[in-house]
Amino acid sequence: MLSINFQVLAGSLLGSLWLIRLVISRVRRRSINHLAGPPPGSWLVGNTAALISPKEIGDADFFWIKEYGTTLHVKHTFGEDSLWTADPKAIQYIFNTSGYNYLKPNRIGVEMLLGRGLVWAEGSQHARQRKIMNPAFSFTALRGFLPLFRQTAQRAVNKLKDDKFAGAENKVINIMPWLSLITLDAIGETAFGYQFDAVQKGNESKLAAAYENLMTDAFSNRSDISVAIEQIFERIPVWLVHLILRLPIGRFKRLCDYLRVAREVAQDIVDKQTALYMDGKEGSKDVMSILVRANLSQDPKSKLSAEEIIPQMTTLFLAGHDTTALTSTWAIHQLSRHPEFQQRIRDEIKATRAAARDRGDTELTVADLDSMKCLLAVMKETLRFHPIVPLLVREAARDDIIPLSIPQKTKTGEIITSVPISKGQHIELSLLAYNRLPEVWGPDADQWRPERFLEGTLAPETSLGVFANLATFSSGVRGCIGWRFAVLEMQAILIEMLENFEFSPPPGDVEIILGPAGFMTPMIKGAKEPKGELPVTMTAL
Ligand code: HEM
Repeated sequence: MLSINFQVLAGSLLGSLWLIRLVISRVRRRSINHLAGPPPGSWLVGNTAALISPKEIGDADFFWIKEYGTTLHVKHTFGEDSLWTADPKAIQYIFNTSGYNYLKPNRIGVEMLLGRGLVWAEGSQHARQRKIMNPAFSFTALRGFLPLFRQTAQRAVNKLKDDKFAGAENKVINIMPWLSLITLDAIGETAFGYQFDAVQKGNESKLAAAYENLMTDAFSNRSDISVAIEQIFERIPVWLVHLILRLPIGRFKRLCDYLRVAREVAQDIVDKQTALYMDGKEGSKDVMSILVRANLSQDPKSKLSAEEIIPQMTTLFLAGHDTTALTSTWAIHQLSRHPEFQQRIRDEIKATRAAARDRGDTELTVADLDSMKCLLAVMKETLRFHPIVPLLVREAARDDIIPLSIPQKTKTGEIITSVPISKGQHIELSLLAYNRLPEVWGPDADQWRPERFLEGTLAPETSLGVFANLATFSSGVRGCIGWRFAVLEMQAILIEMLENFEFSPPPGDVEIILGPAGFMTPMIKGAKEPKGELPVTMTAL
């Protein structure tokens, strides 16, 4: 009884302290109320639900840009003011110029999904982890992965032909799970030296089975209460959150069960790799082996601890697997609706293969892949149009003034070119809206048109992003460490797919929407159950 009373007392005290802190911080804050923005929505979730769980990703972003501008005042949960922006200079300032001055406020969500790895770490801890991980993502390291990407994609092509076509000329196939199996095998071997054998055996492995439909189960159809609860987690002590997460509640349980399996598999891989290393057989070129070796040569003070290694693996598994599969799925979706680009890429592959043969090479090199301008333009345009992480959130670690490249009209009609903010200001950066800005990409920014990357007319004033000035991989100290890995893998996959199949839309009136399932996921409009899928008609060539 005493302990229950103590818990109630402690809970009320913590709640009151949190409320007092919230009120004080809001009273002190520089106001952003002068900025235009949508009506505030409910006190509980404000405009957050429109961004986190819309019917279709982009519903809110595209409407807000048209109605109010590129830098707005929106409402976060519990009436909190939030700065929403798609402005190039603002994004560049926050990601590139400001180092670690803009922190990630949603770390509990990241921890639930990925563990305390690189995506989760902050400040000096992040810088240390990133420094150790960088060599594993160097160009030299990645070049060695190309044959593996190619072989994995080839295995999938052969399996598709054997199992699905069985003599038929064409078939309607949901290509999304196939691309996911390819990237699962690829991340297994390249990142961990581990064979999931997913293309051959499907989702039989423990990890693949635990991951199946995770994102849809955990992130589709979220209620306002679920969105609000996640925000409460950010404001209460971490030990309490961990206690709550152990409760067998649907979404939490799904995430916790998955992460438990991912940790077990990661530990198993580390044990096997360590045993190999102890036997003097540590020549493996996978990311984790490179990381372990890099770690061994570090000053003991800056090394990754044993507890830090496992979360890097659970992070790489998730960050490096479905991200690439989904982007490749979107590329095939767009190509199925643009047959002229399929043909141009096939011609390009043929010419590049002929040139490689002439010089005596049997396979294409990384330089060959990069010389294929049409393929690259299709990939860039797909990454622009379908940033699978459409929104990133940050919190200012100090008072600051955020510069804007697109001047904004305030509610009183004043034109401003910067926004003063206070420490603690919540900020939402719409990568999706930036990627569709006519000011950056031209008047037809809302259309999928790869020519824009071939015409040589794009000259954005503000340089942003690690690849083609896109916001898709984020940028700066927290930019995607795996962007080159992803680009190379997608090049290899798309080449194999396009050489072997022609893609066209499925029969009937199937409309694909930008589905909200954690990542931007293709879904069929009007489907009874929201699930990621991309049916396409495939003709064997
Ligand atoms: C098309 C594919 C991909 C996209 C669109 C993508 C996108 C992103 C984005 C937007 C971030 C920033 C996240 C944040 O700030 O919270 C990020 C970070 C990260 N990505 Fe990727 N990613 C892709 C592929 C990959 C691959 C293939 C790997 C690894 C093999 C990877 C590993 C990571 C890691 C470890 C981070 C954290 C970096 C840090 O905080 O230092 N990603 N990615």
